[in-house]
Parts: sequence; structure tokens; C-alpha cells
Amino acid sequence: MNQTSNRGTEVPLEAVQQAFNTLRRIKTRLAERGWFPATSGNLSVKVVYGEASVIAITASGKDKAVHTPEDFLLVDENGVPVAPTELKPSAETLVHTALYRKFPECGAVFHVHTVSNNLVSELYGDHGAVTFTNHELIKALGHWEEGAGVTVPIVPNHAHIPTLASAVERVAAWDSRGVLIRNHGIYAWGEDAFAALRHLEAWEFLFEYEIKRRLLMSR
Ligand SMILES: CSC[C@@H](O)[C@@H](O)C(=O)COP(=O)(O)O
Ligand SMILES: [Zn+2]
Repeated sequence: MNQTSNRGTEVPLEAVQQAFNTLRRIKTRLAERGWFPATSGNLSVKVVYGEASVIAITASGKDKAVHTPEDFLLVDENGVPVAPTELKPSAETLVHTALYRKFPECGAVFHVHTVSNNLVSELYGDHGAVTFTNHELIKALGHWEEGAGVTVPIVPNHAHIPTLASAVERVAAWDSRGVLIRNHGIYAWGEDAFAALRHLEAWEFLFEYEIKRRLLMSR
């Protein structure tokens, strides 16, 4: 399947094109930030039609800074392509499907590897989580109260993706909007692509701030 075809599925073509356009727009923006080094990262959005839904997700192993007609495909809730295709869904599709399963209100899941998120995951990994307070950008993560804090859980990395997906699913809390995987990257989500992008950017701001703050303090 390519970006203009939903051959063999009942998913409305317009909904598929809209989802793929959204993924392309987000992919471009995150690639401009340099958040997809060495083909890393993956993106998905839920495509709802009537009572049913499928997941539009990035194909595996692609250079996410480059656009081709074969960047995205549709998978079902188990991560299986919904129509015959040469494309392989992201190797980490099961992490996406685990998050959609845990949070029925979830509409988008974005994953990036950055130096900042890797460093924070390593610095705080033994604690299993890291909490940020006293940042205006915490509001972007949905916490508007005076003195609000926000905590992102941290799980060990696993090469075995079903194990990794279970670990992420176990600790994920809707209000944290993200889970860090140690020395790997972050999974961030939201009710739609706009929210998931806001959450991802807020987390990455906080991670970069924390690393720079530590560097300044150590001088
Ligand atoms: C080779 S880079 C990292 C990958 O192993 C993986 O962690 C990743 O984020 C991208 O995998 P992909 O299968 O392209 O979605
Ligand atoms: Zn990854």
C-alpha cells in the first residue's frame, strides 16, 4: 500500500489520506529538529471510521528525513498490516498498539531518540521516573495547577519488542503523556496528533533544560 491507496481495505480513502498527510507533516517537523537520527523513531495516528479504527504508522527502517510514496501503512490493533503490502510496519509497532489498547482515548503516538532524552533516561533510570516542577511548559502537558509537577516513568530497554511493549504499557499513565525507555528514547501520546506533538515537544524541552542545567551547575 502506498500513500494514495487503501486497496483491499474498507477504510475510507479520504481518512487514510488525511492520516498519512498528518504523519508526513509531523515527520517533516521532527526531522527538521534532528529527532530521527540514523533511521530511528516512529509515528502513528489512529484512523477512526464509523465504529471501527485502524492505525496509520511509519514503515520500518526508513530515513524519516526523506519523503517517499512508501513511508506509511495501515495496521490493525495487533500490529498486522490490514492489506497486502511490501512495507514492513515499524519494528516497534507493538509499543504503539499497547498504548492504543491501554488508552482508548489515544489518537496519536510519537517516538523519537534524542541525546537529551537518552541522557535523562540514563541519569534517572535507576529511580524509575523523573519529576519536573516549576516550569511554565508543564501546562503544555495538561497540568495547570499552581506548583504542578509532572512525572515521566522510565523503563529498561529490551531488544525483544513484546517485552518492551509490556514494560511501557505497565507504567504508562495517561496524565504523564509519555514514557522514557532507558538509553533508547521517548514514547509520547495524546488525544490527537496536535496534542501528542505538544506533549513530545514539552518533554523534550524539559529534558534539554535538565541536561543544560546540570552542565552549568557542574562548572
Ligand atoms: C535503527 S535505529 C532504532 C530502531 O531500532 C528503533 O528503535 C526505532 O526507533 C526505529 O525503528 P523502525 O522500525 O524504523 O520504526
Ligand atoms: Zn526506537
